[in-house]
Amino acid sequence: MSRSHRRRRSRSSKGSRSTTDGSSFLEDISEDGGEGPKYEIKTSKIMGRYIVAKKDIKPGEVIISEEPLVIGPCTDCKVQCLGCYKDLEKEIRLFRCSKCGWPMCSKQCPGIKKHHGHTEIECTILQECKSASFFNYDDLEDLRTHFQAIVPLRCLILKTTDPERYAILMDMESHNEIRRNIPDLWALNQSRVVNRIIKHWKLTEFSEEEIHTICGILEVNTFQIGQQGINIRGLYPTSFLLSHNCVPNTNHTDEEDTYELTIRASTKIQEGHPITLSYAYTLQCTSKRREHLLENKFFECRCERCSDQTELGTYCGALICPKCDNGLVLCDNPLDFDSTWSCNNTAKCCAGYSISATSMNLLLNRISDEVDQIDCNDIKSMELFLEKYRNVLHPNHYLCLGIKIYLSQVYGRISGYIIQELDEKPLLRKKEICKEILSVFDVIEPGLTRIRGVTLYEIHAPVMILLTRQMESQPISKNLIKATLKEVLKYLIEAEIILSHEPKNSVEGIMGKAARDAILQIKDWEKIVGKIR
Ligand SMILES: C[S@@+](CC[C@H](N)C(=O)[O-])C[C@H]1O[C@@H](n2cnc3c(N)ncnc32)[C@H](O)[C@@H]1O
Repeated sequence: MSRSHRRRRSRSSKGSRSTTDGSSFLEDISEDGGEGPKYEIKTSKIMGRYIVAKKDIKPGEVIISEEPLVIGPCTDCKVQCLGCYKDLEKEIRLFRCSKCGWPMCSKQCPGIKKHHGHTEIECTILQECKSASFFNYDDLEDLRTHFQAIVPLRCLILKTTDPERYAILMDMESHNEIRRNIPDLWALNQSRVVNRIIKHWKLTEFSEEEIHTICGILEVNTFQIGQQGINIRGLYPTSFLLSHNCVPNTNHTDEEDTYELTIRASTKIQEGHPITLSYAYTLQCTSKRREHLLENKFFECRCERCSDQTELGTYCGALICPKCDNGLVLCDNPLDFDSTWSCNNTAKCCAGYSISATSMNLLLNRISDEVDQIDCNDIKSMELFLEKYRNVLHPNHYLCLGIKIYLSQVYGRISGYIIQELDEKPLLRKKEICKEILSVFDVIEPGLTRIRGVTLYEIHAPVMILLTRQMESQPISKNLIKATLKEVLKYLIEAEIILSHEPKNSVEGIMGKAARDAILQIKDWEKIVGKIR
């Protein structure tokens, strides 16, 4: 299953677009012309520093490409190699670094003594403080918590090894004043990071305040990165300045070996406009995104999408009114976490129908638990879910949307549903679902975004198969063939452009290559039907 719908970062394939035969179908996207930054830094009372476009930026243009200041295990990390970050929890025998004793993948780990891996100085510090003596290999949960202090330690190491980078890092927002007043959060950092570094490892040259500040900086500013099953976090010297928007105008990828982060425009960004990304999962409803932002990034989002009851006409959070035929239950004031939800039907039959924020949350959590129980390879269960909630959730409701994204990808791909073996009905269903979700992405994930690229690739297959079946069963006009091929080509070209920026070996990168091959095959059809474009 592709993870494309998740907010994640992937490796850039900058410059990977081929110019070999057949690529005449592919339009060019200009990249950094080397004229210096395309952005400038501004400051606002509400957002602090943020960046705006210095001139008009085209979709697909690279805005920032940079190496990390520091990378390493996430706060919810598993036991992983300190050099290459491979998950080690399924290893039967753990290899350990001969010097510091921390788990590693092997003696040959490519990350040993590497800048973004297990450096010599880190190894010496971890050895000298006998940090491995605190491991309890019988308690996996406890073992994981040791890894949570690694990135803070790496930040602290920079203080002596690279004061310039340390200064950049310490200049980032930590939201200490807010975080200090969240007792559970502060206490967790105190026990898992501060006490570990100062009390257990006895690295007393660092103050508690300094370490708490670093914890905050990491919470507020890190990017979740990693390829091929690796899940880590990284701090970047400029990209952290991008402000949040629930309809972002950029997307980003990260390089597999260097962890270089590339920020690209997904839509046109006009001169003077903020360059934004989403710190939350865009395919969730307003209340869930805002809750996430408040709890994890410590601000209340008031963007255009959050302020609009209808979520820009997508109705991603709307329920179907249980009391009337054509009403939708919408949040009365989406910027108020405690707001009631009411039917938008002004007809008398529904006047006064409303439910509280608490009831709405309980309902969403209950249905969400149900979604979590569904196997994302089980087409029948997913279709049953959509049928069960047809009269409860708007078809674009984020819980339906999640299911539809899975369906758009598994129809045609899993045993019993292989694309060539599908009847007309499931083929049409795959096409219909792709169209439905694309119309939502047009609004909330617009432009050259990964999920659009994947879905455009997915939709081409049923359209193409339906066409060839039709041609085999009955005579069909050249014009109809041409029109259908043109439609398929349109999907594939956009999919290829988007997915060519993805890591070559990722699911999306491989899909991008398949889109390119399919474009070339369609070119062959021109011999039969004449020029398509
Ligand atoms: C990654 S930092 C961005 C850089 C930060 N503004 C600075 O000056 O260092 C994230 C923080 O910026 C602020 N921020 C970003 N986008 C925002 C938005 N749309 N509304 C309000 N605050 C925002 C919040 O304080 C958030 O915790």
